[in-house]
Amino acid sequence: MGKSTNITWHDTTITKADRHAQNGHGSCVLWFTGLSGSGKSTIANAVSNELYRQRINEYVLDGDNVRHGLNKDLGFSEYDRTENIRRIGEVAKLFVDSGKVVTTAFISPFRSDRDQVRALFSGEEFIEVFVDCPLEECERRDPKQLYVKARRGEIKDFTGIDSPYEAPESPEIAIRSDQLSVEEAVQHVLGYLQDKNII
Ligand SMILES: Nc1ncnc2c1ncn2[C@@H]1O[C@H](COP(=O)(O)OS(=O)(=O)O)[C@@H](OP(=O)(O)O)[C@H]1O
Ligand SMILES: Nc1ncnc2c1ncn2[C@@H]1O[C@H](COP(=O)(O)OP(=O)(O)O)[C@@H](O)[C@H]1O
Repeated sequence: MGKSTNITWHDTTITKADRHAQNGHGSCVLWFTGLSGSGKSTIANAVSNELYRQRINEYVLDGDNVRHGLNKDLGFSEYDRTENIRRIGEVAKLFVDSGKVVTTAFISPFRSDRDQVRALFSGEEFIEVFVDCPLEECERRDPKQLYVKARRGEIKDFTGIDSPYEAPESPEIAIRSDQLSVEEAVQHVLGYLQDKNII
């Protein structure tokens, strides 16, 4: 239950369907999830670049960036991660309502949090993209040198080290980022959107 009372939902004159008709494509959220260093940001950005090139309305919501603003009051406790994902889910819903193909790149380690976000959307609007990469490979890449710090005990509650990651059980898309190139991953995601007639 929310805290606000005496509030009324206002339907807008221009609907999501109107925006789809004007854009000439549908809208959805591509919800990338995976360990730090698995390639969520890299692939989400590459997908967005290709969508932009094809003149499709797109937007990227990235974990590090959102934590600089909207969610700067949140850390990495279980409670804070759940609230982080809840807020991003609501923001993504607004973007989908605005007619965009939105890509999100958050670890989103808990299955129940991702399922709560899924429940905000209808039909095929929520597309879970599991960026599947073994922990050893993420640690080898360590693009931000965070695993090194986590192993030294300088970062607590680090996903995959001393905080859990619950892999998706039936994601719409799974990408082995240690086996596919970024370009191959992009083609895989774009192919899915085309098959579903979203773009
Ligand atoms: N303790 C801990 N665990 C995991 N990640 C950490 C932590 N501390 C900082 N970082 C950096 O924050 C990025 C993850 O933020 P997210 O908002 O995606 O995390 S979560 O979905 O709320 O779990 C993550 O970004 P990515 O590496 O892009 O995944 C890290 O750069
Ligand atoms: N096939 C691949 N897909 C995605 N990233 C890859 C791949 N191969 C190597 N990388 C590298 O792995 C790193 C992934 O980092 P990043 O995209 O920030 O991951 P995340 O957002 O999941 O933390 C980048 O340095 C990227 O260049």
